[in-house]
Amino acid sequence: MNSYLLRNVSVLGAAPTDLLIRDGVVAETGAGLSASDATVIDAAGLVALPGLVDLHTHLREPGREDAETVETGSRAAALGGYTAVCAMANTSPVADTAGVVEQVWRLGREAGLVDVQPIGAVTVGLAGERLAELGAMAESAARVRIFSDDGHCVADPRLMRRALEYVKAFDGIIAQHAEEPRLTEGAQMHEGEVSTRLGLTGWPAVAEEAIIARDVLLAEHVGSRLHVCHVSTAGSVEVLRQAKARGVRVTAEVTPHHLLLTDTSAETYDPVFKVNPPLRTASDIAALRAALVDGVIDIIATDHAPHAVEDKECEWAYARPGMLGLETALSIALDVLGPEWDLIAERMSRAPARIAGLTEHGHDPAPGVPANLTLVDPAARRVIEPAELASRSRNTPYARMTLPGRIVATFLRGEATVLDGKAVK
Ligand SMILES: NC(=O)N[C@@H](CC(=O)O)C(=O)O
Repeated sequence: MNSYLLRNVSVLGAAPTDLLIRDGVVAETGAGLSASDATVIDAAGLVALPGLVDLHTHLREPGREDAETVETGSRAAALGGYTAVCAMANTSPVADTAGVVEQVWRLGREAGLVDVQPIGAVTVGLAGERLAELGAMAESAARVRIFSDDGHCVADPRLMRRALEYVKAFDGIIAQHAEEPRLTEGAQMHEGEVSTRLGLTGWPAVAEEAIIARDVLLAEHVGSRLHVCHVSTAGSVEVLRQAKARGVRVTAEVTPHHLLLTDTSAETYDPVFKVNPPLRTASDIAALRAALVDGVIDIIATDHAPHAVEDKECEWAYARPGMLGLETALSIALDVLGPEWDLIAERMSRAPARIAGLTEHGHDPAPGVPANLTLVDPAARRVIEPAELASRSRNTPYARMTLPGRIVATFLRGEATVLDGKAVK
């Protein structure tokens, strides 16, 4: 195994120190360390964070390897500072059996760039009719703990209740894509003043809020763990705030794009801005940012949703929803939150690792912890060039924007996956 000596690194913004990575762990920290066998990295001005953990990544394999593979998505993740990602189940075939989740898990191990933790489908084929083999997926080599039909809502309340009851036995989580389907039929963007002006069918905020309200009551009734995917409205924040105050076991995520972009992006008719749930309004963004700071929203998750060119560069109504996220998430967090390193570490690493039960991840770099960490240059600014992204797809909404921060290096169990801002393999 390789050893690395980081010279003058700032751990979460603290005074510079040296940090030695050896045998897969952080071996030592302190001033003036020496290690003749180690590769020395001048980390002056760089900040070390626990490796980021993404609870919501679409890797597209099996089935749409033209849009992303486990390997290309893993590389994009490592370049974004991630050491673990949870892979959503809406692949083809759907990850609704032990066989498919084990395949994804094995592909992640082979790529060896981040830990890939598969999420299992809640219902067979994401069809919302029958529960998938949740127990078999939990007992498989992939040890699935989070189940989600993401891309689709588990709309049937009886099925949702049974899913929550089922996973309680092994402290599993149901991660809900909150979208009341009858309220979003034909929807193209956020329902509001802009959709009216553009003549596009609206996706009302209440379609999300109504499902979250129902699900927190179901989770409370059953005593199970609920996670709410990509929260996008101020009203959802209020429902979550009340549920958490009552002690409901609910956690919630917000995406980088819902913290930054508004429905006015649709005025360009550029489908790169089409996403589910849709981009909302400036007042929603303000509520989401405040909830991220006060903890009503637990984590930032990317909802990295790669799509092939033909699925995005077409008429708005025919384009698939979704945008890339892994390679830009930390920059957006820095832009939105500022250099609040402890908050960033909590929302992008420790809390998602805790929720997903990824015990090797989410530890602040300190002697004895697994060396899953990332090095950020907070002073760097970079222009996002879609062609330069490691993802196999190009659908970033930040094309040609200048964003703060750059990932200089990422380490997975002590081995570099990224060095000098480039993927090692
Ligand atoms: N978030 C998205 O806009 N797209 C997701 C699934 C989904 O949530 O619709 C995808 O898989 O592409």
